[in-house]
Amino acid sequence: MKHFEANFDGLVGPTHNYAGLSFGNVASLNNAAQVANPKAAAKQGLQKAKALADMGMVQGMLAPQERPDLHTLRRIGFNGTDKEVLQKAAEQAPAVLRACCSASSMWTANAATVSPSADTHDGRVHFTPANLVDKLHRSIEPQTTGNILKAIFSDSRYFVHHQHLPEHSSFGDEGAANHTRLCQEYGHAGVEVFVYGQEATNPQAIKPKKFPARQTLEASQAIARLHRLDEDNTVFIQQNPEVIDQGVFHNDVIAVGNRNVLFHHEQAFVDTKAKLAEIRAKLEGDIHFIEVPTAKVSIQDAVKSYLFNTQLLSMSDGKMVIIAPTDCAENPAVKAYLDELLTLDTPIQKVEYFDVKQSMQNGGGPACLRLRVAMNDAELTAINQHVLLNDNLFTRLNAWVDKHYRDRLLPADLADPQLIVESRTALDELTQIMKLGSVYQFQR
Ligand SMILES: NCCC[C@H](NC(=O)CCC(=O)O)C(=O)O
Repeated sequence: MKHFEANFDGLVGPTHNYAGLSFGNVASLNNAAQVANPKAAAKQGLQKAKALADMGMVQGMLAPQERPDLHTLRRIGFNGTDKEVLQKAAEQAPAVLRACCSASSMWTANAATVSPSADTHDGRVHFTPANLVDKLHRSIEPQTTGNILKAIFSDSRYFVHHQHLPEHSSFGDEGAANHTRLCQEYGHAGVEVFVYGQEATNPQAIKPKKFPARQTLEASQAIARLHRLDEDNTVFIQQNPEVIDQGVFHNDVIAVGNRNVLFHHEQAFVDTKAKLAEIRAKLEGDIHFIEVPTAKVSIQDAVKSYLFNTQLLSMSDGKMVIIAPTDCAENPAVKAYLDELLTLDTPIQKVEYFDVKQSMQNGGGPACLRLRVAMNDAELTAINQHVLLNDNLFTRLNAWVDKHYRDRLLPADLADPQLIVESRTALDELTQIMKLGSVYQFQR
């Protein structure tokens, strides 16, 4: 039986825009109200995904969500026709309207936490959509995320879907962005590392002072229970609150792991020494901790370049490649570090740069754009094959983007009733291309 890691990238939706919605995410705030290019954003994402498929990786795509989210606007009292709902929301609650229009589901690292079958007691792959309660615009994602995941991973012999955690700040859950699985081989039992920002129910525990800690320990523990993991294969680490206050809003902005490598910044965690020792004790065999010192890459450079929001992938020869945003090549300290890294004796032997600037400007790098699902042959065969990226799907999706997407969008355009029509027409067609059935409210 073959085992591998598949990446499922979020297709950028037709309403991609810069609304400055994410307090604590430096790029989102700095680029608020800039002109966005949804067409270019979707194409940049597709290019990156296709390049990985061409490298021999198993690569899938996840459909975007229905935006503007009129269902939520109606739920909070805006009524009438679609056009009237939009108009009233634009007049009376413009910030809420902006939240209901975000294409943020593109960052599928926040879609769910996934535990592969090799780690779970019942030998099935477990999924829990993230509730994303810290941000209004993201808190409206989990239901549809669950629908989309169920439409792809539908075979209950292999896949288990849990409901998202209770929608309260004590259970703030940001999905795979705060979860890394380390293992020797994808098909062997691994250690699942959960990184949380704060312990919500303990007022004495340390937490950031300025920006929110989106992930709680309570949420991480709940996911581990639901996924039927146990103490021997889980490690819970607190993210350093000082770096959260400098813009590291998810752990995947400061650390990334693959197989037996954890690539992280010196300041990423609290109690680093003890926690890395715990990982070493729980994961049998070799393990490489590649720690980047502040003297070489400052937190500010890490946040700006997204050095750690990179994908760390195993190539067919067993060596690893870093999939980095071009922003890393443009940052002198980070570029120098990466050049040096390739000369060192570590499993990382290659760096490839991709332009994902449309996403980066909202604080999402290559790693944010993908959800990892380690699988074996039988599991892969059991999923909906129409979401797997090959030449044919790539061509069809690019043509679909060309047909339906705008190349210019400002927050002020979000009240345009034509945008709903365009968006629904596009998504309806997409569900046919990807054979997803009726996953959206407007189709039900
Ligand atoms: N994993 C990367 C997530 C980035 C995402 N940005 C945003 O939602 C910005 C949207 C805006 O400001 O328009 C977030 O902060 O959750």
